[in-house]
Amino acid sequence: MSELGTSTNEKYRKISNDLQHLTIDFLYKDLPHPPSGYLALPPFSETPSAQAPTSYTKGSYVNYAYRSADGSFYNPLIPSMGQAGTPYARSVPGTLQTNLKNLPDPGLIFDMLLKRPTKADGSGEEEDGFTPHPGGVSSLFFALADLIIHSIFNTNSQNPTINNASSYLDLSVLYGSSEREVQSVRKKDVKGRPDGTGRLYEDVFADGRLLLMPPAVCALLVVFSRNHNFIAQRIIDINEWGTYKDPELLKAQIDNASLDEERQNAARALQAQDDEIFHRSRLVNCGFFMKVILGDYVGAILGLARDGSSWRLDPLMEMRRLSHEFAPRGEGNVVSIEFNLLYRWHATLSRQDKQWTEKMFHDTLQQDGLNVQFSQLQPSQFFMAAGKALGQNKDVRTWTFDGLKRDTNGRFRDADIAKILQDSTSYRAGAFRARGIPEVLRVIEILGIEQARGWGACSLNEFRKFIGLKPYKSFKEWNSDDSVARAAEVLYKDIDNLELHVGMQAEQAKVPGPGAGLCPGYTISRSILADAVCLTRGDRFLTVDFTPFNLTTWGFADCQYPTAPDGSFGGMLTKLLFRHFPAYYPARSAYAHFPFLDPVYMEKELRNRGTADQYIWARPRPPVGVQVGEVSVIDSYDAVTKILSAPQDWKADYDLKLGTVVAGLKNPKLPDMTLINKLLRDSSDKWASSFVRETQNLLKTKCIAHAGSRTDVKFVDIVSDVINVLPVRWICQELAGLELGKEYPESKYITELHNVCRYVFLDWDPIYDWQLRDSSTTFYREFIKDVKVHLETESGFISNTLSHFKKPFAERPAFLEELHKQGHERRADELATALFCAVVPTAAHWAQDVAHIVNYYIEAGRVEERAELVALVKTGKIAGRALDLIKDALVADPAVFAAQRTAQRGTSMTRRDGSNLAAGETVFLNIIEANNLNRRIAPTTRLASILLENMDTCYPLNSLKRSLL
Ligand code: HEM
Repeated sequence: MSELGTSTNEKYRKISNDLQHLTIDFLYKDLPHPPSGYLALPPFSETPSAQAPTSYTKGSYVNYAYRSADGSFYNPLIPSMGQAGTPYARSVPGTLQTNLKNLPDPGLIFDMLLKRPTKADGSGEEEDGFTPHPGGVSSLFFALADLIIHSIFNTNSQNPTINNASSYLDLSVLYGSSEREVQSVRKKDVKGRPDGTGRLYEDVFADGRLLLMPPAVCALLVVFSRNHNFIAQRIIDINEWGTYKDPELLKAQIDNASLDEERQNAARALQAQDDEIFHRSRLVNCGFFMKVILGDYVGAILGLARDGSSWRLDPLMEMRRLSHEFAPRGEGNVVSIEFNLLYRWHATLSRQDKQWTEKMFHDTLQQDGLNVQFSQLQPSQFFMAAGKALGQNKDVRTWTFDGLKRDTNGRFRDADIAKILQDSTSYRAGAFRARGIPEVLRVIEILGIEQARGWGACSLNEFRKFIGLKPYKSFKEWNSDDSVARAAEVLYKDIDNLELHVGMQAEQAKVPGPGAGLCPGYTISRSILADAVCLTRGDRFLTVDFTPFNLTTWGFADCQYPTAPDGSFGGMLTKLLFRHFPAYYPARSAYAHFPFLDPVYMEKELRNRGTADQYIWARPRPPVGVQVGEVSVIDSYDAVTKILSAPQDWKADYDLKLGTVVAGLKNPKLPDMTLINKLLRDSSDKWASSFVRETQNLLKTKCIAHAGSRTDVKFVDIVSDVINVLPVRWICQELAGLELGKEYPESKYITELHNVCRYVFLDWDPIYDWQLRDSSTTFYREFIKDVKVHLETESGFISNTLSHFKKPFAERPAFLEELHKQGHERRADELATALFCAVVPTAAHWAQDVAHIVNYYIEAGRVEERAELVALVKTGKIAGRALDLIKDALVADPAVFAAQRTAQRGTSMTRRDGSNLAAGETVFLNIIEANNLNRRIAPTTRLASILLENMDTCYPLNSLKRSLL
């Protein structure tokens, strides 16, 4: 299905889609909806706790869907379905009455069937008894699995029929499962009032159970915690509905109100704003969680990233069955005890996480005065010690893990979190297998076995029948390892007696192959997909309410999979790692692209496929000079000017980027552009008049008349339909002879020019690096293919190269004739590459500059300057005053609003904290801020112009710009 899904043939993709519909419908129907059995009665008599968020003021209610704290009202008609604090569902009635007294002792079961050896004594183990995961899965994968299971399972220790977590992937590990817990993470000001920004406190999360898990689990959760605040900030900044106010203003209104009613209204407005941004941000953040689960996690389960397939199972899609019935979505979910038992993946603990857990258990027990061997530890002793350890500190803002320290704002250091995450990617998880669980978790397994018995869970064979698998006939069929099968037989006598939990965890594991990446036992592997489908498809906030209306337009777009290949084969965690730790996860790092796979394993896989060189496999080195993770921002006018005017000391990476586009990652280099630049300069007068002619042409064809009585008024989208098109036409028609037409319209060129420009000049965000490079390289290849044909045909060589247009070429432009004449000694592809480098990267900047100038002078307050500029341009007097006016506009609103430079040697320039910038350190120059802070300086000498001039010397801001100025 995955191969069909990524085929270029539309027919195959349609077949894949139809098959996917059937599969999802099938998996969704694996479990009854609503569940047919519960461990106890759901509390229908209790009023579910969801309350509508407060409105701003009467009459201006902002209507949006939001997740309740406890998961109530996910199904509005059965509000308690899947609510935290309600009973587990039971999918399979256990009909085989085994007298509990006849069941083997849980400790003995652990020792004979589940315990990981401490030295190699069977197949697959390394010296210390550890069996590495055969599919290369990393420990970080299981950190996410840990977040998933803690989001949906929290068995109440006093009443084990009750699940204290909701049955939804609502990130309750971050936000909490009750209103009290949610309030504990939401940010308040010093007076205890809502923050007004919908933010959480820095780096907090609500579920204390995770503090007893390996540190990567908490570190990964911190990523989602930061992502919430990132989203909230964007939502308030964009202010899509125009309803948000500056929280400080709202607080001042409360403080300054003279009447009680006035104060209450202001307080309500603050609360409502905080609620709305919080809830919308949570929806977006859960959207990310869901995409990471379906993209990275299910992708790893099916081995898709390993196999280089970006096809994904999409259980959320709207679809009809063959009978035309709607396949239901968003109707709610209740997790079952069978899935609780299925997910206890304790065998997968990596070597390093095992050591960490041993130390954590040891310390926790010692704090309680206990010095017991793990093999002797009793459940009651464990509970007592763990309860005390977790109960000590109620304030989530002070929680810490792995000995990390918070700064004065409560934040952990980026370096610390990134280190834990990268360690975890490099740790190979343990294999699923019988006898794979470290002894330190013996007590947990005993609890698990007892728990399953207390729930009256069904047997392994009953569960297999339920999901449509053949029941096992013998122990040997269940696990072909003789010694395991015999031990199980001694303990259970008959295969039908084999308990579900033990049976699933000690079942023979699958081997890696197509569709098999996780490689648990077959029963787990078959059921886990049904669970993923039911959990996501049953959640209305991931399906019917997953809309731009609820998430905001930006938020909805932000949590979508990338539409172009991004090097991660459909993974989304990459985006979060790049976003929150850009200094620690550089572009192309395998640690960012495949965080769930051991890089050593994955490199070998990709070497076999010939694509390994596109990635950086070495573990990222901490960035030079950076103290807390950010790049140093320089925003003083003097410092920015100094840096820009010393390119030998402060290197830009423009050449490297463009060299990569035209010569590849391995050996990026630029061609000799002397001839091209000379020819372009020789014709600069001609270009100026061709731009004027084309502008008039476009205005004539793109303007539409006013539909009413105003016959003197016409409309035109000056940016999209005129300014952006100008460089496209110039490059295609005047210079390169590229066909413009239906199959390759101007709009497509505009996007491609924009992407090249972004990659070469503005590629600061590693999130977009891969896509921009890929798009730029593809465009370059198509560009030179066509230009080369022109140049070669000119020289009498009839090329059989097919261009992407698959149409006859446009007429050969005079420029290429001249290029061929003067450059006949050089190879056609070299000349074509030089032309690409000279005109393509800055074309979008040119258009943006012009758009900014028009935008600046279109404002009502600048009528006089506009008239002056128009008059000067008409007389052809560009130098002097006209140029100053143009620069004024670009100073106020520069297209190149920032730049990055790397110090080539140690400098006397300082960071914000007063320390010196070091050699190799990268700085971010904030042009806009530098100008703002220096209003006294005469506009024309400010940075827009300085940057433009500098770009001319560092890298040609091209003849296009000259043609305008
Ligand atoms: C070092 C790592 C881990 C430790 C220390 C740990 C510890 C625990 C503990 C203390 C319990 C509660 C036992 C009880 O009350 O019956 C538990 C339950 C559980 N564990 Fe683990 N675990 C670890 C890793 C994992 C992983 C990687 C998974 C699977 C992704 C997992 C899945 C579960 C599940 C599903 C439960 C039942 C939860 C419930 O009923 O509330 N655990 N584990």
